[in-house]
Amino acid sequence: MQSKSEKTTLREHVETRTITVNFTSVPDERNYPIHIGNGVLSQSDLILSHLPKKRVAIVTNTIVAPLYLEKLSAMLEGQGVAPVPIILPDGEKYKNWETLNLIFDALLAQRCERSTPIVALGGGVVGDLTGFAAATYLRGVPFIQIPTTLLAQVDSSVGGKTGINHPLGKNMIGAFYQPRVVLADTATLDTLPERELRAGVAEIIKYGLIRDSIFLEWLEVNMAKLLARDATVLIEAVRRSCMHKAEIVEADERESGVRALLNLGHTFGHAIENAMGYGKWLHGEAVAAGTMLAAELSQRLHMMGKDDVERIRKLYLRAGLPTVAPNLGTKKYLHLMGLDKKVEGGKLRFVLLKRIGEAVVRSDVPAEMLARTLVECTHDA
Ligand SMILES: NC(=O)c1ccc[n+]([C@@H]2O[C@H](COP(=O)([O-])OP(=O)(O)OC[C@H]3O[C@@H](n4cnc5c(N)ncnc54)[C@H](O)[C@@H]3O)[C@@H](O)[C@H]2O)c1
Ligand SMILES: O=C(O)C(=O)C[C@@H](O)[C@H](O)[C@H](O)COP(=O)(O)O
Ligand SMILES: [Zn+2]
Repeated sequence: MQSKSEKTTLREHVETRTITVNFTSVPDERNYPIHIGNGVLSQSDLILSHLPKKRVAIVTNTIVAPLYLEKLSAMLEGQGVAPVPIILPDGEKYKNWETLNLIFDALLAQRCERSTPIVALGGGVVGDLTGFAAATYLRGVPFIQIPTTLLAQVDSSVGGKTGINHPLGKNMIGAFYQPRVVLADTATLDTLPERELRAGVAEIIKYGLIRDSIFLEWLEVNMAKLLARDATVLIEAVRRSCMHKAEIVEADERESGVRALLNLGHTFGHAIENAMGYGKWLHGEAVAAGTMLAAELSQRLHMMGKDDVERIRKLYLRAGLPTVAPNLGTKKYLHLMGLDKKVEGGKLRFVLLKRIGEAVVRSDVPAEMLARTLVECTHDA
């Protein structure tokens, strides 16, 4: 399936899929390309056309730096661009104010200017932190995403949600700030730990569940190849995910409507991540277990049949993802979910499934049904 404004090109022998996020129908600096392919990181023109200046800050972390920083820096230096590396500690527990300040400290110490672009080289944590730094440093500097995890390639690098966690809740402080370009080199996934790959699959499954039942069937057929990192299957999974994300973000950049569907499983998932301690459950794992709770609720509300709930569970199990959320206690779940950004007038709003391939937002889940589901469909933490 190739729709939207999408191109396949052969550049320096690398087959590249390019999807464009179009906020306007005329060429505009807010519209941006997502280049996907095995080896796109070596395509200097893809990044240099967005780097008119002579210096670029590269934010990465202690795990990704030894893997890809030198390669990126050498490529830039070869084209006369001086890299300014900023290396952060690794992990979800560092997605906070203190780490954000490390970025500002380095940008200021290095005299980075308003025109100095900032590149995020890493997973979703580096991307979210760097995007927020780019949105706020000198009131906004150009920002480039080079996602190196599956989750970041299929989700977090696209759409401009940036931010940090607060001890009381996930992603509580942030900004909508779009990148100028996204470069998703699927070759970087070769070094990704197995558990992180599986966590990324959770966000891919999400697109199938909320808007593309054919994609879900495709995932059922191709799951083994995806987990085996088959190059063609990986590229197709990233391409199709980015196509969905781009379409949704174009329609509703600031989440006043349809974008909320991308939050399937997240109301529960964010509560799990927070309660268990940031980083103990990976984001994708919490989303998978949270989506099972959303599916159970959908079934109890007679929106979806039991067979579909089990079909979803089976796919997560095949992906090696958790399907049962921890029992935090109903009180704690309700307290943590009360901080969800979808809450309106103090009322919880859940993304639920009408069927596989169609999601809706519901604010009328009866309190007793929610409480019962949180007890019956969780296990001891
Ligand atoms: N902004 C958004 O729209 C959005 C969407 C989804 C998730 N998120 C956020 O993204 C974060 C999760 O992102 P993630 O799953 O990428 O986690 P992550 O950024 O923590 O990366 C996972 C691990 O893989 C390492 N790593 C990264 N690239 C690697 C590579 N190529 N080889 C080996 N190791 C590598 C990282 O250093 C880290 O240890 C969460 O904070 C979540 O809230 C944001
Ligand atoms: O892009 C979006 O919109 C999403 O909701 C994507 C989610 O996968 C992602 O985890 C996002 O960061 C959650 O946002 P939040 O607003 O619920 O914090
Ligand atoms: Zn997510």
